[in-house]
Order: sequence, then structure tokens, then C-alpha cells
Amino acid sequence: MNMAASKCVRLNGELSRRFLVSVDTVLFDCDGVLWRGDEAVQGAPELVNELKRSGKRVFYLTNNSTKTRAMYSDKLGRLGFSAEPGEVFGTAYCTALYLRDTARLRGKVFLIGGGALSQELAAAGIPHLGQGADPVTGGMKDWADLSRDPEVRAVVVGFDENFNYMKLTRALHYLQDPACLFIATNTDTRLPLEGGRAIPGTGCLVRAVETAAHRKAQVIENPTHSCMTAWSKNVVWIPQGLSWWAIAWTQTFRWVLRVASAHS
Ligand SMILES: O=P(O)(O)OC[C@H](O)CO
Ligand SMILES: [Mg+2]
Repeated sequence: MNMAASKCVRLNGELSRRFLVSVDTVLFDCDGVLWRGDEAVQGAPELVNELKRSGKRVFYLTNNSTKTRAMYSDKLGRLGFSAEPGEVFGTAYCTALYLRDTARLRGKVFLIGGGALSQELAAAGIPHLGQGADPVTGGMKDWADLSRDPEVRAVVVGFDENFNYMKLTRALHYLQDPACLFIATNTDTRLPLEGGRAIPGTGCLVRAVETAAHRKAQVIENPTHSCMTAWSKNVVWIPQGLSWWAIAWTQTFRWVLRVASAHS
């Protein structure tokens, strides 16, 4: 049974008003909800800005690891949303926080990911390698003996347009050490773009590394505990009577229900 469907009620008229009055804070999913690619969903900026004007707190939670908080704040502003970097919780930021504050990583990250993940890791003081292109050279014997950095203690997989067989092989070598952490930013299968188009999502890369490494990744995305911890540690809670509302797909909604119950 789809839990979100069993909990969802169509809001109209008086029900909408009563529901909005009961809500202090609104959490928004981004890709496919507030925008598709670089096109805001019609009416979304007006809705969000009106919620803020009426005194609601708004946060933007996205599994997308291709932007830092600052980059998302710029995109939100460009698309007409009122937003501060501190209101944005993307998985590039949450992954860096998780490694620093929860995993307390001592060592380097082998990164399969883009510039935003690299910037957030650097901002959190986490040394890392592997970002950018990694051209295929040599043959099978060379790939089996690729050099490894002895200080690597975690493999992180996020959205990486430079993903290839060399990176997959390097990740396999590092992950043969059971003590090496295996972290994925998210497992979405597709990234929704303008006009209903889509491109392969980070989940495609994560599953490839999981298959090669014979290990499951620990995933940071909403609605996991890792992301909630990163978020709740950075948000001043107003306990009691707090209610939550996520305009998002069902997975985030389940997470919000968990957050709400944890703080009601
Ligand atoms: O829907 P979001 O904002 O969590 O983003 C999901 C990503 O686009 C999936 O790759
Ligand atoms: Mg989405």
C-alpha cells in the first residue's frame, strides 16, 4: 500500500485554509516539483514567496548533488524564488556534513562526483581526489593494478558526467577494504528536465559501483536519517505544535511524517 496515498487528502477551499493555518514550516523538493531543469513550474515561485510572506518557514531539500548551497540559492533567485543559502539542503552539502560530523572521517575521499560535491567537501575540510575526467588507458592487467592512495577511507558517489570504467575500477579497488566507507548522495534513477525530458540519474552510477564492489552504499538522500540529521542540526527547532508540510514526491512525504512525529 502506498503510505503517502493513504495519508494524502485533496486540499480545497476551507480544508486548505485550515491546513495552512496549522503549518509552520514547508519543505520543498526541487527537481520536478519547483522546476524542471532551468524552468520554474508555473506558479511555484509565487506560491513559495506568498508562503514566506505569510510567515511560514520554507526549506528546499534536494537529492540533486550537482550544486552547492550557494549555487542553489543563486538558481532559486534566478527563477524567482526568495531563498537564502541556509534554507537549502542538497545532498552535496549533506554528504559533506555527514562525513565531517557523523562519520567523523579521518582520511581522504575517493570522489565520483562533480565540482559542487568537491566544493562542499573542501568547505567541510575533507581532503578528496578523483574529480574530473579519468581517461581510459592501458589494458586489463593495468586496470587490475591501478595505483591507490593509501589515505583513502571513503568512496563517495554523486552525479558525475565524467563517470567511466576507470572510475568504476578505482572505486572497486578502494571498496575491497571493508573499512572503507561507501557513501552515495542519492539513488534517483533519472534527473527530470524541461519538457518532460530526462537524463540518467545518480542511481545509475551508484548501482554500477554497488555491483562491482559487491557492497550496498549508505545513501544520504531524503528521506534518510543522515539527511535529516544534517538538516535538523542546522535548523532552530520550534518544538510543540510544529507541523510539517512537504510538497514533494511520496518518499520525502514519508520522511516528513517521520520528522513531524519525531518532533510533535
Ligand atoms: O527531486 P530532487 O530535488 O530531490 O532531485 C532529484 C534529482 O534530480 C535526481 O537526480
Ligand atoms: Mg524531485
